[in-house]
Amino acid sequence: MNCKNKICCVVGGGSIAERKVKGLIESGACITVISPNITPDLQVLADHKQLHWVNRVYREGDLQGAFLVYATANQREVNNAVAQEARQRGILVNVADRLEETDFITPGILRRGRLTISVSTAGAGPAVTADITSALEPLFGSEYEPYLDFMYEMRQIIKRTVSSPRQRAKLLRRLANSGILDQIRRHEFVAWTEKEMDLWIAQNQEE
Ligand SMILES: C[C@@]1(CC(=O)O)C2=NC(=C\c3[nH]c(c(CCC(=O)O)c3CC(=O)O)Cc3[nH]c(c(CC(=O)O)c3CCC(=O)O)/C=C3\N/C(=C\2)[C@@H](CCC(=O)O)[C@]3(C)CC(=O)O)/[C@H]1CCC(=O)O
Ligand SMILES: NC(=O)c1ccc[n+]([C@@H]2O[C@H](COP(=O)([O-])OP(=O)(O)OC[C@H]3O[C@@H](n4cnc5c(N)ncnc54)[C@H](O)[C@@H]3O)[C@@H](O)[C@H]2O)c1
Repeated sequence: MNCKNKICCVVGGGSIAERKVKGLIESGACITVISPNITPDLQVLADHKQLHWVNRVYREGDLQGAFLVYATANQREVNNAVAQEARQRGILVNVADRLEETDFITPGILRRGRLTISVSTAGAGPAVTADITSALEPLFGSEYEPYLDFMYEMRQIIKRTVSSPRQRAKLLRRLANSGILDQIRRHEFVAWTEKEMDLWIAQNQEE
């Protein structure tokens, strides 16, 4: 989901709100927290203008203009009212204390530059989600960041210069199997010049 520059609201300022806000910051959202009190970490983020804190209880109408909302108050009737307003306005809502009323589930996330791996157990076991996300970390290391930057660049050139979809798919498959990732892992990869990129495309197209 692309939350970049979209208004994302969090109702409540406790430990759950803090976790959701930290996830939203990673996604580049514009965050509004509505709560009469917030955790020390959220206060630091508010001081650094990484979120906008509305220092009071939630009121109907607060969700105007929001893309999504997390209802994380510790009172059932408050989360229920937030969910109701969200439904009326067509805003996606995550209800912290009612999985069955939730539009979307917050996954465990592993990021490596352009790579995002999301893990979910559909709410069955958040602790299992956390374990699986941790287990994936060493398998998908920091090498994926330069690797995907390289793949992105090559794909742009291939899309621009190769007109046949079949040829494009063949080239991109071949590129993904050409050992670049291993070269990066062994610190042997030297960034290709544009000329080298063009040459690779020409050579691999002929065959
Ligand atoms: C992935 C992660 C992301 C995040 O929250 O940012 C996440 N929970 C995380 C950790 C975690 N949460 C809990 C424990 C204690 C162990 C346990 O209970 O299992 C641990 C483990 C720990 O702390 O290590 C307790 C808990 N969680 C929920 C409930 C309520 C309920 O089940 O109704 C209760 C019980 C409350 C109670 O009654 O005590 C609900 C949800 N938690 C979700 C996400 C969604 C489902 C994700 C999925 O599909 O698996 C959902 C539905 C909320 C949502 O959609 O937002 C993050 C790991 C980040 C990471 O480290 O990678
Ligand atoms: N989804 C999950 O991952 C998960 C995990 C554990 C617990 N929960 C549930 O999430 C909820 C929040 O948990 P928590 O640990 O963050 O609680 P908490 O007590 O730490 O925080 C609750 C926050 O809600 C605020 N609040 C209360 N009434 C409000 C109102 N009218 N308007 C705005 N804010 C209001 C409080 O001021 C406080 O900041 C609980 O219902 C809990 O059962 C969810």
